[in-house]
Amino acid sequence: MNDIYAEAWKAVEAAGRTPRADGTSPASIRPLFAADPKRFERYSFSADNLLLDISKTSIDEGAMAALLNLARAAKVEEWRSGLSEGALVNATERRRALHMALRAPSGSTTGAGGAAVQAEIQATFARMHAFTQAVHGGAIRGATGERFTHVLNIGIGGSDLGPVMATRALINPASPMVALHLGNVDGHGWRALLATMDPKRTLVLVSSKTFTTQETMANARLVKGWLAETLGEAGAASHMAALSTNLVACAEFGIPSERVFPFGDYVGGRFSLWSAIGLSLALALGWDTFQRMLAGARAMDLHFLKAPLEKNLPVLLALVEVWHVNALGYSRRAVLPYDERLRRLPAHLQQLEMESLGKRVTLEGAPVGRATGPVVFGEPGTSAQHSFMQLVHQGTEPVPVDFILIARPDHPWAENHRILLANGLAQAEGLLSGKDEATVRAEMEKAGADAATIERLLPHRIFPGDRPSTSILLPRLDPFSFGQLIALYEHKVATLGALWGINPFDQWGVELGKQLAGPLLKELELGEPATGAHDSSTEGLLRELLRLRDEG
Ligand SMILES: O=P(O)(O)OC[C@H]1O[C@](O)(CO)[C@@H](O)[C@@H]1O
Repeated sequence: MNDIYAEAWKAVEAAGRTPRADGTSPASIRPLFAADPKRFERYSFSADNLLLDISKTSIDEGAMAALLNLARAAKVEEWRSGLSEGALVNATERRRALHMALRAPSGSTTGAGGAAVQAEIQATFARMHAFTQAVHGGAIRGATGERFTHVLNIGIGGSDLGPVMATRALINPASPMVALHLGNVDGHGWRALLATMDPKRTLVLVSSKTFTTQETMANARLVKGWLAETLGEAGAASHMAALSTNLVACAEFGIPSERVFPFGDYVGGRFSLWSAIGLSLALALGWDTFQRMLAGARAMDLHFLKAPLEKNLPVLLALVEVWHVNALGYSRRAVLPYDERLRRLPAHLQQLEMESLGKRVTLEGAPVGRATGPVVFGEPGTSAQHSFMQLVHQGTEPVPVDFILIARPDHPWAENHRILLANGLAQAEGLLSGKDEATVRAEMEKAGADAATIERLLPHRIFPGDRPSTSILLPRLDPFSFGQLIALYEHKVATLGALWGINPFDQWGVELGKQLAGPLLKELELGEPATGAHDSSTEGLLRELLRLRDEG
C-alpha cells in the first residue's frame, strides 16, 4: 500500500468520524438539504437518459473531495483503462475481464479487447444470430419435425441469474418462443417445469462456462434422458446446444461442435449474460432485443470509460458505497426496483456484488484491513415495504437503499403506476425525513389519544430519519435502458475492486463447499458416514438424514 493511498483512506475514514464545521454529524442528511436548496441539482448526475440521485446520502463537499481523492489515489482511471484494454486484472486466475468487449460494435476499438478478441466475439454472434433465425423461421426444428416453442436454459450462478433476470425484465409477448430456466439441482424445480414442457417442442441450452459444474451437469443428464425417452438418443442430441468455454467437455457430453456457442475465459460468469450465455434471450426475446440490450450496456461502458470521475455514475455509486461501508460502518444495502419486471435484479446483484466483493485479502494477498462488500438484498417495491422495510426505517443500523424508478410503464393502468411511484418516492422521503417526537405527539393528540397512550406509544412511533438512499430513474424499462442499468452496476463493482485493492473477478470462496460435497455425496450413496471424517455435527446430521431417509 503506498502512502498516498493510505493517506487517502485515512481522510475518508476521518470524514466519517468527524463532526462537520456546523457541529452536525457526518451521518446526518437533513442539515445538508436545509443548507442547500440546490442539493438535488448538485448531487444528481446522468448518462444518456439514466439519472442517478445521490443527494439523499450524507456526502457533503468535504466528503466528496476525500472520496474523489481516494479514487485518484487508488488509480481508478488507470484501472478502468486496463480493464477495457485487456490487462490481467483478474490476477489470481491470470485472466482478463473483457465483458465490455462483448458490447463493442464490430469495428470499434474503445473497450473492444483487440482484434483477435473481437474476431472471436463477432464470429460467435454471427452464429448465434443465424441459429436464432433458423429456429424462429423453422429451418431448425425438433426431431419429429415440430417447431421449437420453448427454450430451456440449464445453468446456475452467472449462467442462470443474468438470463432469468433479463427474460423477466424484457418479456416480449409477441415472441415465438417461451424461455424456461432450470438452475438449482433440486429435483422439485424440475418436477414443476416438466408439467409445462413438451419434449418434441423444447430446445435445451446447457449453459456453463466450465461445463463441469456439478449441479448443471446433473440437470443436463436428467434432461437429456427425458428427451431421449420420447425422441431416442439421436433425437435428444438434436434438441440440445451448449454455451461454454470448454469445447472438449461439450463434445464429450455429446453436443456436436455446430451446436456449441463458445466464449472466452476473459468473460466472468457473473458478467456473461452478454456472451453466448445470452442465447436463450435472443431466442425468447428476439435478436433485436438482445442487440439493444448490448447497445445500452455499451452506452454505459463509454460513459464509464470517458466521463470524469466526479460525474461518472458507476464511480459515484462505488464512492457512495465506500462512504457507507467504510466511513459510516453500514454493512448492508437493500435494492428496491419499483418495477415487477426487475424482480430478479436483486438476485443477480447478489451474485455480481457479493461474489465479486466478498474478499478479505488484497490482490497482493495481505489482509484488506477494512470492511469490503456489504450484504446485498432486495425485493421489488411496493412488496418490499410490507416485508423488510420496517427494519430499514426503525432498525438499529441504517441500511442504505437503492431505489429504481421507471417513469413510464408498459401497461395501461395509470393509477397503479401512480401508486407505485408515489410509494417509491415516499419511502426515500420518509427514510430521509423521519418523524420526530413533536410531530408524533401532535398527530396522536389530534387523533384524540390520551396522555398515557401517547407516552406509551411515542418511542415506537418515532422514525429517526437521516437514513440514506440513492435513486436511479429510467424513462422506460426497455432493452437499452436495462443494458445501461446492469452495466452501471458491473462498473460500480469493478471500481470498488480498485478502491479496496481486491480482485473482483475471482471467486475462490465457493470452492471449499464444492470440494467437501464430493465425499459427502459418496457417503450418501453408500448410506454410511465415514467415521472420523467430519466434525461431530456434520457426521451427526448426516447419520440423522440417512436414518430419516431410510425409514421413509
Ligand atoms: O457457468 P459455470 O461454469 O457452470 O459456473 C456457474 C457459476 O459457478 C460459479 O463459478 C461459482 O458459484 C460462478 O461464478 C458461476 O457463475
